[in-house]
Amino acid sequence: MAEDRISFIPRYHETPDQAAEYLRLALPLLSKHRLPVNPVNYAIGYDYVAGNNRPLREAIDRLQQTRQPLTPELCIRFYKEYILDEAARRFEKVGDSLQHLVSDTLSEVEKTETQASHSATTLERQAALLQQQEPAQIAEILQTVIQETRNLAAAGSELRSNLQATNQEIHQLRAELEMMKEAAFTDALTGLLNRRAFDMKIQQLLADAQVGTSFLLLLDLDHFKKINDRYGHLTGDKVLRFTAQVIRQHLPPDQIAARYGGEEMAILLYGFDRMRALHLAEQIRETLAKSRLKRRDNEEPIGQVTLSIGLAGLEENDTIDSLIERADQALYEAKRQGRNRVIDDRGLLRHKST
Ligand SMILES: Nc1nc2c(ncn2[C@@H]2O[C@H](COP(=O)(O)OP(=O)(O)OP(=O)(O)O)[C@@H](O)[C@H]2O)c(=O)[nH]1
Repeated sequence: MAEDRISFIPRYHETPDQAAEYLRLALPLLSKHRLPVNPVNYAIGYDYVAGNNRPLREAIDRLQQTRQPLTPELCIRFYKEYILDEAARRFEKVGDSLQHLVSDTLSEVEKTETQASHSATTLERQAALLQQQEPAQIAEILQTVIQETRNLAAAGSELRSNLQATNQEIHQLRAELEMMKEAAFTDALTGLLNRRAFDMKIQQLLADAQVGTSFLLLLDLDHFKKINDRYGHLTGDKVLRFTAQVIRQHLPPDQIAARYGGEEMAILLYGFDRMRALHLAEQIRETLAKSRLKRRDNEEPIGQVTLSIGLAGLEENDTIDSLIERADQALYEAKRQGRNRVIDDRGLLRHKST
């Protein structure tokens, strides 16, 4: 599988009609430059005609002005620079905003400190005067003292309301950061963790090495190519989403499921014993095999959809590669023995029952 290099998913908010209009406009642009309509080139054409990606639009306009062709290589470069990296820049902007907020808050606090020290000096001076004055002038001095105290109170309440506003902004920025973090680690199609997150989690699994109680399951849809070929890619996507839902439905809290590759998913289990891990795999396999899915477009039933599952238990001295290798071998064995079954790395077999 190609390395998962997308840190953030580009966001589109167009209505279906708008998107259809951009499609109509983007295709002539691609054909003018003799570009094949693949996802990367289409994303470039789409963003160009939608007009809301200014740097990309300017880069393409510059090319057109100098009559240079928009080549597939340039499209890949622009895609990375103006679409993918733009998402990463959004992330940086959030960091910058936070920094501004903190420095604005600090200068508010400094302003109030200056006001407080000015007030303290004034009050001290008035206190000294009080000792020397006649009773008649005392009222006047007290007025000054009262005014200064009011100034101080006003500065305090201004600081408080500014800090409240800052606090709200920080909350909002934190929520945005959380959303971005989630998007960076989530597979957009299935909602499971993506490969990047899986790679981190499996490293943790090994670091916390719980031999005998940690397991890796690799789950691969059977004959998925046929489903795509017969019912179309969108129905294939629906099957992937449904499979992820079945996995989530059976997965106890705190256990990890990820989309490992195209039609392959992975589960990491902590604190399990082998029989329980096998039982879980079997439940997932059986639920999917018993489900009756329908086509996405006309609700016509699809034939039985099944999964093969390979399970490996963490062993002493395992590396990530050796653990994956054993789960992969078990998966291969499940496919070899006829699919729709669970095989583990000790050869325990749960036979297909549906
Ligand atoms: N719809 C859809 N299909 C995908 C996606 N990712 C990978 N695929 C398809 O998954 C299929 C995998 O096919 P193969 O690796 O030949 O395996 P298979 O047909 O499932 O056969 P076995 O694994 O041997 O049972 C290919 O047709 C891919 O195009 C995706 O995100 N959506």
